[in-house]
Amino acid sequence: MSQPFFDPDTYASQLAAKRQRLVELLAPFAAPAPEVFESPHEHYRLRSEFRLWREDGQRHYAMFAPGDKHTPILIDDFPVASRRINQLMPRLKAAWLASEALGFKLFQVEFLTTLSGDALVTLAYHRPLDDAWQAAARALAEELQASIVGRSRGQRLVIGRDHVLETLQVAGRDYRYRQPEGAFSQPNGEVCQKMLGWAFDALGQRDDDLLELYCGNGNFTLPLATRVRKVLATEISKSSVHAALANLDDNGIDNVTLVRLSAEELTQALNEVRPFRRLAGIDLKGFDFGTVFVDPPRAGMDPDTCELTRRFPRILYISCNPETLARNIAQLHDSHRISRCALFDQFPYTHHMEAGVLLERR
Ligand SMILES: C[S@@+](CC[C@H](N)C(=O)[O-])C[C@H]1O[C@@H](n2cnc3c(N)ncnc32)[C@H](O)[C@@H]1O
Repeated sequence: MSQPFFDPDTYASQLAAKRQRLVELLAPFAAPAPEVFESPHEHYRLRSEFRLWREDGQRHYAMFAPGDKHTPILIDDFPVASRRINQLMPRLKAAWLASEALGFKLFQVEFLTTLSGDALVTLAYHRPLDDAWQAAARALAEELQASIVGRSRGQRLVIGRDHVLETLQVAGRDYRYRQPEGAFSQPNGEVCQKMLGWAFDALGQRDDDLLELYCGNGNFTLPLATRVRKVLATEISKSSVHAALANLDDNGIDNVTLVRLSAEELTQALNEVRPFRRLAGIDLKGFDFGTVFVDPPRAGMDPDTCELTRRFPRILYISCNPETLARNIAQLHDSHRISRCALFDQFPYTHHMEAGVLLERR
């Protein structure tokens, strides 16, 4: 079955093309040559989402090419996804084919797995979930050794945990993470580990403080906190903030103040435009920020947040969209120069790329 997403023979050339594209995008800013971090060539995606598509009287896993919602690509196995996802796929399909309670009006399936072998399956339905579903889902969770989340309009039932457990190693230390269902987590675990190592190294050992925006579940926060005196970390998503607080606690990291604030709100708070109840009891003036670390969504930093980062001597920036990265660097270029730059092949065989830059005040 043809899958447009995957061709290991092209791995080296697709990576070389991305490197070239990044070099060209950053050339106006006199960037140094990028450090390049490869992905495993297959089984690198820790999460996958499939629609179900009926054909020959059966429902199959299906995906769609971007921009075409009408021509499904039916999937039997999915070599870009983790081995655990590939093991779960046929067993889950057998279960929904065999069980009316599980299969009735099921229209979407998501898998979330970890390098450490944990798994969570989200089943989405066009009908309310009842006791029969719960009993069948409990048996299935036991059989698959995975958590199951059932979703329907206004309903979310959790069998097992509502998150997966991951362990990532940075500079010889293991960090344990919970990654909640439905919230952001890095899709390529091996490359994520390389990004953490690069950011840890680029930050260096500091005797001042770190400001972090877009901290998610604390993915970078945990290792970076061990490099500085203290951290102020912010994030917009409630479930990510809850996970990050638990992750800090689980790893015994106690020098981080975490606040649920959007980047825009934090900018207003630091510029003293307006007070925030969520910042009550936090002495913003007590921080001596030497570095700001940002890992924004694809849209990059808005102009005001970007302007805020300018006031710090060092800006460590991880980006999943080189176009918005270049736009933000263009704004900062007169005050900061790029001293390090990296390409992380988080999304092999796609045009997406992840990059890192360290900007230092001129
Ligand atoms: C690319 S993810 C990075 C998360 C984290 N650094 C990691 O490695 O998992 C971007 C994060 O920004 C958060 N986010 C999106 N828009 C935001 C905003 N306007 N202000 C603050 N955080 C935002 C998302 O919830 C998400 O957790």
